[in-house]
Amino acid sequence: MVSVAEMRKQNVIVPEEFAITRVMAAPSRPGLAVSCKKMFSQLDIGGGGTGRIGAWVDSMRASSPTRVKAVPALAPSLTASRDQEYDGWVEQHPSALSNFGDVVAASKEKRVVLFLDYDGTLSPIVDDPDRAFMSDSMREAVRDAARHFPTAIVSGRCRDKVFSFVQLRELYYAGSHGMDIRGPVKATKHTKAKAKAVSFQPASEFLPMIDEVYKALVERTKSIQGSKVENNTFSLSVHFRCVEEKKWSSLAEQVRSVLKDYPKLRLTLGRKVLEIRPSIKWDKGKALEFLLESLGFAHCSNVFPIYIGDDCTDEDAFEVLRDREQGLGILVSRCAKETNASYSLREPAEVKEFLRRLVEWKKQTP
Ligand SMILES: O=P(O)(O)OC[C@H]1O[C@H](O[C@H]2O[C@H](CO)[C@@H](O)[C@H](O)[C@H]2O)[C@H](O)[C@@H](O)[C@@H]1O
Repeated sequence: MVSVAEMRKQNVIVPEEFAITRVMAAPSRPGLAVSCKKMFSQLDIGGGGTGRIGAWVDSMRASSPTRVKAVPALAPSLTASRDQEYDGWVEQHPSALSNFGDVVAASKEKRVVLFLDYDGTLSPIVDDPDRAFMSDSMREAVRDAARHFPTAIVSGRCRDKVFSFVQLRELYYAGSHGMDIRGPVKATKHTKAKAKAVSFQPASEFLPMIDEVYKALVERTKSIQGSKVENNTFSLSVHFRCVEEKKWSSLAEQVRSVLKDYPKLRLTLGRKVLEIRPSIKWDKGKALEFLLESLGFAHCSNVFPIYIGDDCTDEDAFEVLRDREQGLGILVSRCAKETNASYSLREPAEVKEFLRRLVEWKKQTP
């Protein structure tokens, strides 16, 4: 098999996820893919020096290899090996579409509740985070789903921003990785009258700190072309998707120089993004539990939560479902990944199809 380093040398496009697979395979589980385990996705802020920055850049590279120009002659072997690996992985994490009958059989006579991540799940990943729009057809699919099932969007984004993309008032929203939760503005027959009153912000004391760090990061990174700091209210994202790889260590150094003075913040890696958030015990998994409780399903055995997401931060929610032995997690991925999810879908288009089928099934099974 041609190595990623070899492909880079030869100017082959290294599909983002395939390249991660190769880099992460050794320290993770031999033969298996991208890992979202904390040892890889969480970066150590303490101390300093070139060693630490080198480790950060290694992690950034491992989770986000740079694409380079394609040499078609090499692409077939790359595709074949990736397909082989994916096929093996799908046996462990079956497609929720191909196995739709199993999914609905598992939920029989239970109340389905939907939890949907945004970026990479409802909208495709794009270079500019401000232009990650959701298609009208996806919006329609989510709207239809919400007519039949209580539905929540759970995102790393600021709640207002993700709402501006989704534009559906009948949903629950959990922004800033679950640290900013609000019930639907528009009631549906599936949301209780008191849903409007649902509101929870477990990290509000961190607001001034996050704002201060946002300003410092904008100032310190402004000379690094392509970088972008996004203020997600209770968390921050430092994007490096459009930063040249040779500048990643400068970016990492600037971020570290700001964060070293803020021991109450933690830093994790997402899809070509450094995510900064308060070190509190709250994540998308806790948000899922909070929302289930708000919906009146805290100790119910007849509820069937379905969580669909694509990123490391969604693993916390998959883990909660796995530990509760309730419902199911669906990972959106085109490649093999180490995950707590039990099912998979390849891309947002399949998520849309899954939601449509769920609605059709519900209409036929009152
Ligand atoms: O929890 P999510 O809804 O998946 O949000 C996670 C982060 O998503 C966004 O960044 C990612 O998508 C961008 C648009 O496609 C892409 O340019 C970027 O490289 C990705 O990391 C968002 O901008 C972040 O703030 C979220 O934390």
